[in-house]
Amino acid sequence: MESVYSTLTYWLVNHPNIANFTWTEGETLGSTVFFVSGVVTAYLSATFLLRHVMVSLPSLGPRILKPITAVHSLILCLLSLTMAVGCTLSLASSSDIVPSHPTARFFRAICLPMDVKPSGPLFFWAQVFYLSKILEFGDTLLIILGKSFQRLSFLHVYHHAVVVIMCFLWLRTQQSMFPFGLVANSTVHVIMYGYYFLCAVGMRPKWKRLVTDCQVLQFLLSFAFGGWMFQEHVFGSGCSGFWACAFNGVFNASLLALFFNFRSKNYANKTRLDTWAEMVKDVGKKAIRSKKTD
Ligand SMILES: CC(C)(COP(=O)(O)OP(=O)(O)OC[C@H]1O[C@@H](n2cnc3c(N)ncnc32)[C@H](O)[C@@H]1OP(=O)(O)O)[C@@H](O)C(=O)NCCC(=O)NCCSC(=O)CC(=O)O
Repeated sequence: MESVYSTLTYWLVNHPNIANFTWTEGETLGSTVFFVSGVVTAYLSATFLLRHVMVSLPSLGPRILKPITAVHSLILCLLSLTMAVGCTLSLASSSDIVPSHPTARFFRAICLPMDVKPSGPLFFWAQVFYLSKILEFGDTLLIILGKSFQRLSFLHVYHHAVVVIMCFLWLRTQQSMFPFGLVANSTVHVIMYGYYFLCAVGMRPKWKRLVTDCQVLQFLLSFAFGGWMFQEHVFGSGCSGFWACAFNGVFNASLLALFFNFRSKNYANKTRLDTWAEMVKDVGKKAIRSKKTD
Protein backbone atom coordinates (compact mmCIF):
# COMPACT_ATOMS: atom_id res chain seq x y z
CA MET A 1 0.00 0.00 0.00
CA GLU A 2 2.85 2.32 0.97
CA SER A 3 4.60 1.66 -2.36
CA VAL A 4 1.39 2.32 -4.36
CA TYR A 5 1.06 5.65 -2.53
CA SER A 6 4.66 6.66 -3.14
CA THR A 7 4.54 5.60 -6.82
CA LEU A 8 1.36 7.60 -7.38
CA THR A 9 2.81 10.57 -5.49
CA TYR A 10 5.91 10.51 -7.67
CA TRP A 11 4.03 10.32 -11.00
CA LEU A 12 1.16 12.66 -10.07
CA VAL A 13 2.88 15.21 -7.77
CA ASN A 14 6.67 15.07 -7.61
CA HIS A 15 7.54 14.36 -11.22
CA PRO A 16 9.72 17.31 -12.37
CA ASN A 17 7.23 18.32 -15.12
CA ILE A 18 4.48 18.61 -12.48
CA ALA A 19 6.45 19.94 -9.50
CA ASN A 20 8.14 22.64 -11.63
CA PHE A 21 5.03 23.64 -13.56
CA THR A 22 4.35 27.39 -13.75
CA TRP A 23 1.32 28.95 -15.41
CA THR A 24 2.46 32.02 -17.32
CA GLU A 25 -0.05 34.16 -19.18
CA GLY A 26 0.85 34.26 -22.88
CA GLU A 27 3.30 31.36 -22.61
CA THR A 28 1.39 28.37 -21.21
CA LEU A 29 -0.93 26.61 -23.69
CA GLY A 30 -4.34 28.34 -23.81
CA SER A 31 -3.35 31.03 -21.32
CA THR A 32 -4.61 34.16 -23.11
CA VAL A 33 -8.00 35.88 -23.06
CA PHE A 34 -7.85 35.72 -26.88
CA PHE A 35 -7.51 31.91 -26.78
CA VAL A 36 -10.36 31.31 -24.33
CA SER A 37 -12.75 33.70 -26.09
CA GLY A 38 -11.82 32.16 -29.48
CA VAL A 39 -12.40 28.62 -28.21
CA VAL A 40 -15.80 29.46 -26.67
CA THR A 41 -16.93 31.41 -29.78
CA ALA A 42 -15.79 28.57 -32.07
CA TYR A 43 -17.64 26.01 -29.89
CA LEU A 44 -20.91 27.97 -29.90
CA SER A 45 -20.74 28.78 -33.64
CA ALA A 46 -19.83 25.21 -34.62
CA THR A 47 -22.63 23.82 -32.42
CA PHE A 48 -25.19 26.18 -33.95
CA LEU A 49 -24.02 25.59 -37.56
CA LEU A 50 -23.61 21.81 -37.31
CA ARG A 51 -27.00 21.48 -35.60
CA HIS A 52 -28.64 23.16 -38.60
CA VAL A 53 -26.55 21.38 -41.24
CA MET A 54 -27.22 17.95 -39.70
CA VAL A 55 -31.01 18.39 -39.99
CA SER A 56 -30.75 17.74 -43.73
CA LEU A 57 -28.00 15.10 -43.50
CA PRO A 58 -28.33 11.47 -42.37
CA SER A 59 -27.03 10.70 -38.88
CA LEU A 60 -23.89 8.63 -38.50
CA GLY A 61 -25.24 5.17 -37.72
CA PRO A 62 -24.86 3.64 -34.24
CA ARG A 63 -22.35 1.13 -35.66
CA ILE A 64 -19.87 3.95 -36.21
CA LEU A 65 -20.99 6.30 -33.47
CA LYS A 66 -21.29 3.95 -30.47
CA PRO A 67 -17.66 2.71 -30.50
CA ILE A 68 -16.36 6.29 -30.88
CA THR A 69 -18.66 7.43 -28.04
CA ALA A 70 -17.48 4.54 -25.86
CA VAL A 71 -13.78 5.36 -26.40
CA HIS A 72 -14.39 9.10 -25.85
CA SER A 73 -16.30 8.48 -22.60
CA LEU A 74 -13.74 5.96 -21.35
CA ILE A 75 -10.87 8.39 -21.98
CA LEU A 76 -12.70 11.15 -20.06
CA CYS A 77 -13.61 8.75 -17.24
CA LEU A 78 -9.96 7.69 -16.78
CA LEU A 79 -8.66 11.25 -17.20
CA SER A 80 -11.13 12.46 -14.55
CA LEU A 81 -9.93 9.73 -12.18
CA THR A 82 -6.31 10.76 -12.75
CA MET A 83 -7.12 14.44 -12.11
CA ALA A 84 -9.10 13.66 -8.93
CA VAL A 85 -6.27 11.49 -7.53
CA GLY A 86 -3.52 13.87 -8.72
CA CYS A 87 -5.12 16.94 -7.16
CA THR A 88 -5.94 15.12 -3.90
CA LEU A 89 -2.34 13.88 -3.57
CA SER A 90 -1.05 17.37 -4.41
CA LEU A 91 -3.11 18.76 -1.53
CA ALA A 92 -2.02 15.96 0.79
CA SER A 93 1.66 16.52 0.14
CA SER A 94 1.84 20.34 0.02
CA SER A 95 5.22 20.89 1.65
CA ASP A 96 4.51 24.51 2.65
CA ILE A 97 1.68 23.56 5.04
CA VAL A 98 2.49 23.10 8.74
CA PRO A 99 1.83 19.37 9.24
CA SER A 100 0.74 19.79 12.87
CA HIS A 101 -2.35 21.78 11.82
CA PRO A 102 -4.94 19.02 11.24
CA THR A 103 -7.35 20.97 9.02
CA ALA A 104 -4.71 23.00 7.16
CA ARG A 105 -4.54 20.72 4.11
CA PHE A 106 -8.28 20.62 3.75
CA PHE A 107 -8.40 24.38 4.28
CA ARG A 108 -5.95 24.81 1.34
CA ALA A 109 -8.64 23.30 -0.93
CA ILE A 110 -10.99 26.13 0.07
CA CYS A 111 -8.83 29.21 0.62
CA LEU A 112 -5.53 29.94 -1.13
CA PRO A 113 -3.28 32.59 0.44
CA MET A 114 -3.45 36.06 -1.14
CA ASP A 115 0.18 35.85 -2.33
CA VAL A 116 -0.08 32.36 -3.88
CA LYS A 117 1.92 31.88 -7.12
CA PRO A 118 0.36 29.90 -10.00
CA SER A 119 2.97 27.16 -9.89
CA GLY A 120 3.43 23.62 -8.61
CA PRO A 121 1.26 20.49 -8.74
CA LEU A 122 -2.10 22.10 -7.84
CA PHE A 123 -1.84 24.51 -10.75
CA PHE A 124 -0.57 21.74 -13.04
CA TRP A 125 -3.83 19.83 -12.40
CA ALA A 126 -5.87 23.01 -12.89
CA GLN A 127 -4.24 23.37 -16.33
CA VAL A 128 -4.99 19.71 -17.23
CA PHE A 129 -8.59 20.18 -16.01
CA TYR A 130 -8.93 23.35 -18.14
CA LEU A 131 -7.73 21.55 -21.28
CA SER A 132 -9.94 18.53 -20.49
CA LYS A 133 -12.99 20.82 -20.69
CA ILE A 134 -12.10 21.48 -24.34
CA LEU A 135 -11.91 17.71 -24.90
CA GLU A 136 -15.44 17.51 -23.45
CA PHE A 137 -16.69 19.45 -26.51
CA GLY A 138 -16.57 16.00 -28.13
CA ASP A 139 -19.80 15.20 -26.19
CA THR A 140 -21.64 17.87 -28.16
CA LEU A 141 -20.19 16.71 -31.48
CA LEU A 142 -21.30 13.13 -30.77
CA ILE A 143 -24.82 14.27 -29.85
CA ILE A 144 -25.10 16.29 -33.10
CA LEU A 145 -23.61 13.59 -35.35
CA GLY A 146 -26.09 11.10 -33.85
CA LYS A 147 -28.92 13.61 -34.37
CA SER A 148 -30.02 13.20 -30.71
CA PHE A 149 -31.12 16.84 -30.81
CA GLN A 150 -33.38 16.49 -27.75
CA ARG A 151 -30.16 15.95 -25.74
CA LEU A 152 -28.62 19.15 -27.10
CA SER A 153 -30.23 21.13 -24.28
CA PHE A 154 -29.53 24.64 -23.06
CA LEU A 155 -28.06 23.05 -19.91
CA HIS A 156 -25.60 21.02 -22.01
CA VAL A 157 -24.36 23.82 -24.29
CA TYR A 158 -24.33 26.48 -21.56
CA HIS A 159 -22.37 24.19 -19.22
CA HIS A 160 -19.79 23.20 -21.85
CA ALA A 161 -19.18 26.81 -22.96
CA VAL A 162 -19.02 28.59 -19.58
CA VAL A 163 -17.03 25.90 -17.75
CA VAL A 164 -14.02 26.70 -19.99
CA ILE A 165 -14.15 30.37 -18.93
CA MET A 166 -14.47 29.28 -15.29
CA CYS A 167 -11.31 27.12 -15.52
CA PHE A 168 -9.38 29.91 -17.24
CA LEU A 169 -10.29 32.22 -14.33
CA TRP A 170 -9.13 29.58 -11.82
CA LEU A 171 -5.65 29.85 -13.31
CA ARG A 172 -5.57 33.55 -14.13
CA THR A 173 -6.79 34.75 -10.72
CA GLN A 174 -5.30 31.87 -8.66
CA GLN A 175 -8.85 31.40 -7.49
CA SER A 176 -9.57 29.98 -4.03
CA MET A 177 -11.88 26.93 -3.91
CA PHE A 178 -10.54 25.59 -7.22
CA PRO A 179 -8.84 22.54 -5.62
CA PHE A 180 -12.18 21.60 -4.02
CA GLY A 181 -14.05 22.22 -7.30
CA LEU A 182 -11.51 20.20 -9.25
CA VAL A 183 -11.61 17.15 -6.96
CA ALA A 184 -15.42 17.25 -6.61
CA ASN A 185 -16.13 17.71 -10.32
CA SER A 186 -13.56 15.15 -11.49
CA THR A 187 -14.97 12.59 -9.04
CA VAL A 188 -18.50 13.22 -10.29
CA HIS A 189 -17.24 12.98 -13.88
CA VAL A 190 -15.69 9.56 -13.19
CA ILE A 191 -19.23 8.38 -12.39
CA MET A 192 -20.86 10.39 -15.22
CA TYR A 193 -18.48 9.23 -17.97
CA GLY A 194 -18.63 5.71 -16.52
CA TYR A 195 -22.43 5.94 -16.99
CA TYR A 196 -22.07 7.29 -20.55
CA PHE A 197 -19.50 4.58 -21.36
CA LEU A 198 -21.84 1.82 -20.18
CA CYS A 199 -24.71 3.35 -22.21
CA ALA A 200 -22.50 3.43 -25.31
CA VAL A 201 -21.59 -0.26 -24.97
CA GLY A 202 -25.28 -1.12 -24.60
CA MET A 203 -25.45 -1.70 -20.83
CA ARG A 204 -27.73 1.15 -19.76
CA PRO A 205 -27.24 1.38 -15.95
CA LYS A 206 -30.17 1.72 -13.59
CA TRP A 207 -28.35 4.34 -11.52
CA LYS A 208 -28.83 7.34 -13.83
CA ARG A 209 -30.55 9.20 -11.00
CA LEU A 210 -27.56 8.66 -8.73
CA VAL A 211 -25.38 10.45 -11.30
CA THR A 212 -27.71 13.45 -11.30
CA ASP A 213 -27.87 13.44 -7.47
CA CYS A 214 -24.04 13.46 -7.27
CA GLN A 215 -23.96 16.43 -9.68
CA VAL A 216 -26.48 18.31 -7.51
CA LEU A 217 -24.53 17.41 -4.35
CA GLN A 218 -21.29 18.90 -5.72
CA PHE A 219 -23.03 22.26 -6.26
CA LEU A 220 -24.65 22.20 -2.80
CA LEU A 221 -21.27 21.41 -1.19
CA SER A 222 -19.64 24.24 -3.13
CA PHE A 223 -22.07 26.68 -1.49
CA ALA A 224 -21.41 25.28 1.98
CA PHE A 225 -17.63 25.61 1.57
CA GLY A 226 -18.07 28.92 -0.28
CA GLY A 227 -19.66 30.31 2.90
CA TRP A 228 -16.62 29.21 4.88
CA MET A 229 -14.28 30.80 2.32
CA PHE A 230 -16.32 34.04 2.41
CA GLN A 231 -15.97 34.42 6.16
CA GLU A 232 -12.23 33.65 5.97
CA HIS A 233 -11.80 36.24 3.22
CA VAL A 234 -13.70 38.95 5.10
CA PHE A 235 -12.69 38.25 8.72
CA GLY A 236 -9.49 36.21 8.31
CA SER A 237 -6.26 36.63 6.37
CA GLY A 238 -8.00 36.82 2.97
CA CYS A 239 -8.35 34.34 0.11
CA SER A 240 -6.93 34.69 -3.39
CA GLY A 241 -9.23 35.30 -6.41
CA PHE A 242 -12.29 36.32 -4.41
CA TRP A 243 -14.16 37.99 -7.31
CA ALA A 244 -13.62 35.00 -9.59
CA CYS A 245 -15.12 32.90 -6.74
CA ALA A 246 -18.19 35.12 -6.92
CA PHE A 247 -18.44 34.45 -10.68
CA ASN A 248 -18.05 30.73 -9.98
CA GLY A 249 -20.81 30.94 -7.35
CA VAL A 250 -23.26 32.52 -9.82
CA PHE A 251 -22.37 29.87 -12.44
CA ASN A 252 -22.89 27.06 -9.92
CA ALA A 253 -26.21 28.56 -8.81
CA SER A 254 -27.44 28.68 -12.42
CA LEU A 255 -26.36 25.06 -12.98
CA LEU A 256 -28.05 24.01 -9.76
CA ALA A 257 -31.33 25.56 -10.94
CA LEU A 258 -30.98 23.85 -14.35
CA PHE A 259 -30.23 20.52 -12.69
CA PHE A 260 -33.25 20.80 -10.39
CA ASN A 261 -35.31 21.39 -13.53
CA PHE A 262 -33.66 18.37 -15.25
CA ARG A 263 -34.35 16.24 -12.17
CA SER A 264 -37.99 17.19 -11.93
CA LYS A 265 -38.54 16.49 -15.67
CA ASN A 266 -36.64 13.18 -15.76
CA TYR A 267 -37.50 11.58 -12.46
CA ALA A 268 -40.77 13.41 -11.74
CA ASN A 269 -43.03 10.60 -10.66
CA LYS A 270 -40.39 8.19 -9.49
CA THR A 271 -39.54 7.94 -5.82
CA ARG A 272 -36.21 6.41 -4.79
CA LEU A 273 -38.25 3.33 -3.76
CA ASP A 274 -39.58 2.96 -7.33
CA THR A 275 -36.02 3.08 -8.68
CA TRP A 276 -34.85 0.41 -6.22
CA ALA A 277 -37.93 -1.73 -7.03
CA GLU A 278 -37.06 -1.49 -10.76
CA MET A 279 -33.49 -2.54 -10.05
CA VAL A 280 -34.57 -5.56 -7.96
CA LYS A 281 -37.12 -6.56 -10.67
CA ASP A 282 -34.40 -6.32 -13.30
CA VAL A 283 -31.98 -8.51 -11.34
CA GLY A 284 -34.80 -11.05 -10.79
CA LYS A 285 -35.64 -11.13 -14.52
CA LYS A 286 -31.98 -11.67 -15.42
CA ALA A 287 -31.69 -14.52 -12.88
CA ILE A 288 -34.81 -16.25 -14.28
CA ARG A 289 -33.52 -15.84 -17.85
CA SER A 290 -30.13 -17.31 -17.00
CA LYS A 291 -31.81 -20.25 -15.17
CA LYS A 292 -33.91 -20.98 -18.26
CA THR A 293 -30.85 -21.05 -20.51
CA ASP A 294 -28.96 -23.44 -18.11
C1 LIG B 1 -27.46 11.35 -16.02
C2 LIG B 1 -26.88 12.55 -16.73
C3 LIG B 1 -25.37 12.59 -16.55
C4 LIG B 1 -27.12 12.46 -18.25
O1 LIG B 1 -28.45 12.60 -18.56
P1 LIG B 1 -28.96 12.37 -20.08
O2 LIG B 1 -30.45 12.44 -20.06
O3 LIG B 1 -28.18 13.24 -21.01
O4 LIG B 1 -28.44 10.87 -20.28
P2 LIG B 1 -28.96 9.72 -21.22
O5 LIG B 1 -29.53 8.63 -20.38
O6 LIG B 1 -29.75 10.25 -22.38
O7 LIG B 1 -27.51 9.26 -21.75
C5 LIG B 1 -27.32 8.11 -22.49
C6 LIG B 1 -27.01 8.46 -23.92
O8 LIG B 1 -25.84 9.30 -23.97
C7 LIG B 1 -24.95 8.81 -24.97
N1 LIG B 1 -23.56 9.19 -24.61
C8 LIG B 1 -22.58 8.36 -24.27
N2 LIG B 1 -21.46 9.03 -24.01
C9 LIG B 1 -21.75 10.33 -24.18
C10 LIG B 1 -21.00 11.50 -24.04
N3 LIG B 1 -19.75 11.50 -23.67
N4 LIG B 1 -21.60 12.68 -24.26
C11 LIG B 1 -22.89 12.71 -24.61
N5 LIG B 1 -23.65 11.62 -24.75
C12 LIG B 1 -23.09 10.44 -24.55
C13 LIG B 1 -25.17 7.33 -24.90
O9 LIG B 1 -24.68 6.73 -26.06
C14 LIG B 1 -26.67 7.24 -24.74
O10 LIG B 1 -27.28 7.37 -25.99
P3 LIG B 1 -28.56 6.46 -26.42
O11 LIG B 1 -29.69 6.95 -25.55
O12 LIG B 1 -28.72 6.76 -27.87
O13 LIG B 1 -28.16 5.05 -26.10
C15 LIG B 1 -27.58 13.81 -16.17
O14 LIG B 1 -27.42 13.91 -14.76
C16 LIG B 1 -27.09 15.08 -16.81
O15 LIG B 1 -25.96 15.56 -16.66
N6 LIG B 1 -27.98 15.68 -17.61
C17 LIG B 1 -27.69 16.94 -18.29
C18 LIG B 1 -27.27 16.65 -19.69
C19 LIG B 1 -25.78 16.85 -19.94
O16 LIG B 1 -25.40 17.24 -21.03
N7 LIG B 1 -24.90 16.56 -18.92
C20 LIG B 1 -23.44 16.70 -19.07
C21 LIG B 1 -22.96 18.11 -18.94
S1 LIG B 1 -23.36 18.91 -17.40
C22 LIG B 1 -22.12 18.49 -16.32
O17 LIG B 1 -21.20 17.85 -16.68
C23 LIG B 1 -22.27 19.03 -14.94
C24 LIG B 1 -21.15 18.63 -14.11
O18 LIG B 1 -20.08 19.21 -14.24
O19 LIG B 1 -21.31 17.73 -13.27
